[in-house]
Amino acid sequence: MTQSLPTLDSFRAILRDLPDPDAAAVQAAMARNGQLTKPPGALGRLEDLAIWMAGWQGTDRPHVDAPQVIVFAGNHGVTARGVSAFPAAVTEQMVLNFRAGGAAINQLARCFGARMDVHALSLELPTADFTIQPAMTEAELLEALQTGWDAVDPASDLLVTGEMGIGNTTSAAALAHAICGGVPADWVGRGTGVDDAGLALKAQVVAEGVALHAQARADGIEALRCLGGRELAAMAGAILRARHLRIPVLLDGFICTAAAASLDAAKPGALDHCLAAHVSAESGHAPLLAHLGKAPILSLGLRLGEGSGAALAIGVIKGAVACHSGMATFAEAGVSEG
Ligand SMILES: O=C(O)c1ccc[n+]([C@@H]2O[C@H](COP(=O)([O-])O)[C@@H](O)[C@H]2O)c1
Ligand SMILES: Cc1cc2nc[nH]c2cc1C
Repeated sequence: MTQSLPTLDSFRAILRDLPDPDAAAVQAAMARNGQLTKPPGALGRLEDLAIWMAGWQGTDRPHVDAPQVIVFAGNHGVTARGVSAFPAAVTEQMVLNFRAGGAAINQLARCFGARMDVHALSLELPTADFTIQPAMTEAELLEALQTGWDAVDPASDLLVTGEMGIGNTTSAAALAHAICGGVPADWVGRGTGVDDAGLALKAQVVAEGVALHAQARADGIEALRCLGGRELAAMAGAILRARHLRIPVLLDGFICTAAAASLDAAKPGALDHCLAAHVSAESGHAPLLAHLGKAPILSLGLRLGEGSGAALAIGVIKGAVACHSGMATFAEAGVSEG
């Protein structure tokens, strides 16, 4: 049975009391890593990734047998300002495509053996335009956080949170600006492909929204409510649930990372169980990852969302744990150590 989040305070209380990785498992995995049949360090970052997985899974033989991809979809009132190259109707159309198996994420999840779930969050009820009022009420935020919380399969051993939401790069840029500072131009990008005028409009919209909700800058959860969206809140709920269950998480692109950053802002260290799967071509993503102190695993110029970059990185993590958990030691293989 999943825990219910009756109030935002209960969500904040969970955020204050987070489990840490298993230090003994990290030590054991480091010792094992030093005995495997390879020159020390020859598997590069794969070695660090496997040891990191060992800590969160509490074993010196980490595994990826049951990865889960969850795609959350939401609609955004701020699309009325003309901030996307595509109409808002595409959010629901893509949800149908996800359910029919026709999107990129369907192919990638299948490629890497992941279960995939799709949650559409009140698509008929877009969030409010955040340049006029908070995007969500407290009740709406809570409902979206709970959807994300409940969506995580406790039996999964690696989680990808992805999203679909026309207009959500503007919402994510506003959230990133509120949390990290700088100027709007640092955080807005071309999203689905807006031109220069569209980019300038996005910066203006972000400036208006962050000025209107200036009080939210001091509180990541309030920033998520005022500037985020339902799919961003659901990703935050899922990421926190994964931490509660000590399931490692692969963060996807700019929108996913902005949602995650709201947890980090509310509780530094809240994303210790998360890896940056890739750096998106959306221009705000690299500085946002730098703010979080996370080095991306992949850099492929993706700017799709849906969890696509993170799904690809499942393959890298699978490779890392396969080597770590399956290789012979020097003693077992009778190979001379240097
Ligand atoms: O993941 C990313 O970094 C990313 C970068 C640009 C666009 N997207 C996707 O494109 C949509 C948002 O773009 P836009 O232009 O409507 O704000 C949304 O469905 C995202 O999944 C995603
Ligand atoms: C077609 C399309 C697919 C997407 N997938 C994620 N965001 C998207 C935005 C568009 C426009």
